[in-house]
Amino acid sequence: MKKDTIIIGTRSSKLALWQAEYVKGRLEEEYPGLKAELKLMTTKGDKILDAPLAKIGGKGLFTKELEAEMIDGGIDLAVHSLKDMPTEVPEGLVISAITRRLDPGDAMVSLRYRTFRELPRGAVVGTSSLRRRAQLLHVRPDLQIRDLRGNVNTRLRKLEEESFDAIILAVAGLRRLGFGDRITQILPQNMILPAVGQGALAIETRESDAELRRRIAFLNDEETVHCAAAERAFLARVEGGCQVPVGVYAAPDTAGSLCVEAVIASVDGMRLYRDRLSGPAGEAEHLGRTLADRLLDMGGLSILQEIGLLQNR
Ligand SMILES: NCc1[nH]cc(CCC(=O)O)c1CC(=O)O
Repeated sequence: MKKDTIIIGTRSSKLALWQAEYVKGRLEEEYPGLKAELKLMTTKGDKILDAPLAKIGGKGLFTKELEAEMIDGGIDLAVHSLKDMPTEVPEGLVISAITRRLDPGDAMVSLRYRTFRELPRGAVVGTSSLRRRAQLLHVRPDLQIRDLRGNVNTRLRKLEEESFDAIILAVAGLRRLGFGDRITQILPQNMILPAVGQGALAIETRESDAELRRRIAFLNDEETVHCAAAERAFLARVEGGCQVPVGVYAAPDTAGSLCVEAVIASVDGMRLYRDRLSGPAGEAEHLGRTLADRLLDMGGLSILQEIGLLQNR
């Protein structure tokens, strides 16, 4: 029996709403007669706005409440930024589709300077992400990195109000919200690697909902699915979430091959281990795991252990 109304759970930030509306639009276009309704929800990550994410800790800050509601039957699917999803999905739920990723990278937005290189000594740069902090400090230890929480709109407002010299945000979020013209510079990948899954959307459903899973399969982008598999396998191995400074980016290189690049860094950027690995796309997860092991061996493991000790104090 086919249900003709699908309830989509989403957070209520402008970016989350854009993403949920996007999925709703594609579903209704694909299945005329089908209706999708949005159910707006609040997660722990939306409520705690004064503390840096890395200090709140815990996994699934932006996903847990939606997942509980889906298990209860209050929503049929949830739309998430893939990068907000922990590597382990709760029992009974599954990522049923991953959409095409267009913009994996990070951008600098500044009202005063035209490029990252142009930032003067001691410039104040806003980001709450340890991954961004560590990689930027590695190349520019003189920078003062200050916390910058809140959704994309809030962060752009704070750029002006709190006189940051520059702030760093995901390109994808800025473009989706129509702020592409605010981007001062897309930061080069050889300087900063993105978060796992950055730029892709994940659509989560109940594992048992075979009919719905079949219906949304068309949203999958095969290339992005492979890249995400490699990146998430990497993350699962280093067990980090957004609490530790790790970055990883997989992309197709030559025919049939996938190139995975990753980094593990200390929070102050002093130590940074980065490497890359290529292989068949069909072995995406193996590539991600192998690269993780290599970086852990190079010195990444001791960094993660130190951070773990600090967090448990
Ligand atoms: N951390 C919040 C978050 N989660 C997903 C995105 C951007 C969109 C995406 O990566 O798909 C953002 C904003 C940002 O990091 O600037």
